[in-house]
Amino acid sequence: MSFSIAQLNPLALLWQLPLLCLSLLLLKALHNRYLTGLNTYPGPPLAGFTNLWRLAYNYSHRHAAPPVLSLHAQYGDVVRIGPRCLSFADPAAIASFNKMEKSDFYPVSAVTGGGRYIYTLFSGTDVRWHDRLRKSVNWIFTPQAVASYETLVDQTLVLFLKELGDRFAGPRQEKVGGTGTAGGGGGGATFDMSEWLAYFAFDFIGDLTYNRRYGFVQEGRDVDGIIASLPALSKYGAYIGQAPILDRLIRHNVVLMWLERHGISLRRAFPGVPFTRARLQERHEYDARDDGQDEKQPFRKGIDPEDAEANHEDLLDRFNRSKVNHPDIVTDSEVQSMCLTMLFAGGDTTAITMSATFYYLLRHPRCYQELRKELDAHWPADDQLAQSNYEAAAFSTVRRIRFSDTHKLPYLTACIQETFRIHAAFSTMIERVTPREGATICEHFVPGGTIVGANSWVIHRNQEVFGEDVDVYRPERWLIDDGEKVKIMNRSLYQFGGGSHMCLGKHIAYLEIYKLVPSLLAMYEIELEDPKKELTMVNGLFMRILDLRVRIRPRQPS
Ligand code: HEM
Repeated sequence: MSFSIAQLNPLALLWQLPLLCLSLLLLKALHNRYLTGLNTYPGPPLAGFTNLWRLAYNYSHRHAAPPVLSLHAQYGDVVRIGPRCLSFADPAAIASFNKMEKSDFYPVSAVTGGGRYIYTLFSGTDVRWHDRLRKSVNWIFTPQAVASYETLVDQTLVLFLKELGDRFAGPRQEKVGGTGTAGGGGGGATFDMSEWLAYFAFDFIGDLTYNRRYGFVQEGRDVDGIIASLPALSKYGAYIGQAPILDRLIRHNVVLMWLERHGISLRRAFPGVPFTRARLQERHEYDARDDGQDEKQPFRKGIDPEDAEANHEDLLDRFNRSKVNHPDIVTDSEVQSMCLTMLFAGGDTTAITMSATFYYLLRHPRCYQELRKELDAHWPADDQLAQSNYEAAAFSTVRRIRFSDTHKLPYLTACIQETFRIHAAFSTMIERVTPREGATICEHFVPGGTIVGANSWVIHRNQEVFGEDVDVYRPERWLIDDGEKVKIMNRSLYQFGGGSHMCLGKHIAYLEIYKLVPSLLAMYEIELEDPKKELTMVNGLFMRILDLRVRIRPRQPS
């Protein structure tokens, strides 16, 4: 039988094309399900066919604890949650992940500028680039370096405590901001503490990075909508990251990116990028200015010009110093990337942890009182009560409560560890990929190219490690005499990730938390507006806390 091109009917082809595509997709789904070497692993039946299943499953459960918790309850320690994706529940698996490379989940979170990816330590997957950059900036994040940032925390903290007092606890009620409501005389106004803790965390990171706060605390609002723009970014990264191929059609769409490279932008830039670029330009101009001095002063002096401690380099100065010392790896592009990382990684995470700390303390009055007892024994409240106004009281409180003392307090530490355990801010699976030859993880062989990982919400609820009451907030579990057990619990905490990608800013987070929590408790009585209300959470990359409405009053003499 002879055949010629002329015999092809274009109309017939047109309706056959979708059929062909559908058949190919079906074949791909069947291949995914049965030919990727993961058939022996249990999991929801649809998960093996397509990554769209885990996208939809996670998204539809975004207002509750990560749904992978119930999958592990149903299917056991290792669950297949995608065609080539396994979730592990055993903390012993973590050590294996630490040696592996990141998955395609990460670049989905990269922001763009001028139609190009701006990779960060978090979103980049080039191992060599990551390792060299991380080594070049590591000195800025060591515990010793971070201890020297305490005066900066102090400055933002004084402002924060004062603003809370003036707006919500004291007689000066006309300046209510955020979602606060003015209270009656003598204080007692309610406000959203999660919102204000975010103002604090982001302002501190701004100050630390650029010697310039964003102005959130001072103005009592999200200036330029920078904070509000972040959840959309992290939601996108978390959910589209489950099926990264979609990213090429959406945010990192080649056509849109090409148009942007040619000056045509059809979408609004993430406001953090222009803000960061403005700060870099400002600093470049400042550094280039010849002010006739032998030694250039830091960009902005501290609040007190006589205070030598406060007059120090900010992170931008330090990133620029890394650029001079490691010109082969740190260029202007890496400096920009590091500044942006501080904003993405350093604000929400710490704010969420502090919100969770207060939520659980306030829901457990016994723990709240126990902590207050420990703090009062070290720093009697009377000193700050003697001050005439909130600013003076905040100044005296923050100056007395030193980081070098707070992180040694056992009950405070137990409360913070318990918060990390029960409400890890990073609430998505930390994904890695097995090497080509495959890997054995907790005695399970996993073929090469498989995404493996664990969600800290699952790891932190392992009953063998943390005890049977893993769903209960109980700081005392960290205060037992069995040192070996506590060591294992500490080793199993996964809130900062692990290995070469372990959170770079964890000492900064500790500094903020160990300063803010005791200082706030020293100055104010805090209570939940509705003590019975459950926590409002929204999951993206981070398990955000919303609408944590509290009432504060100045501490009374004990
Ligand atoms: C309680 C607060 C914080 C938590 C729970 C947290 C959690 C995490 C986690 C889980 C990762 C690893 C993600 C992965 O491997 O997939 C990470 C990475 C990172 N974090 Fe944090 N973080 C916190 C605070 C901060 C702060 C304050 C900063 C900076 C000022 C920061 C900077 C970074 C950076 C740069 C990375 C990427 C590290 C790398 O890949 O080399 N984080 N964080």
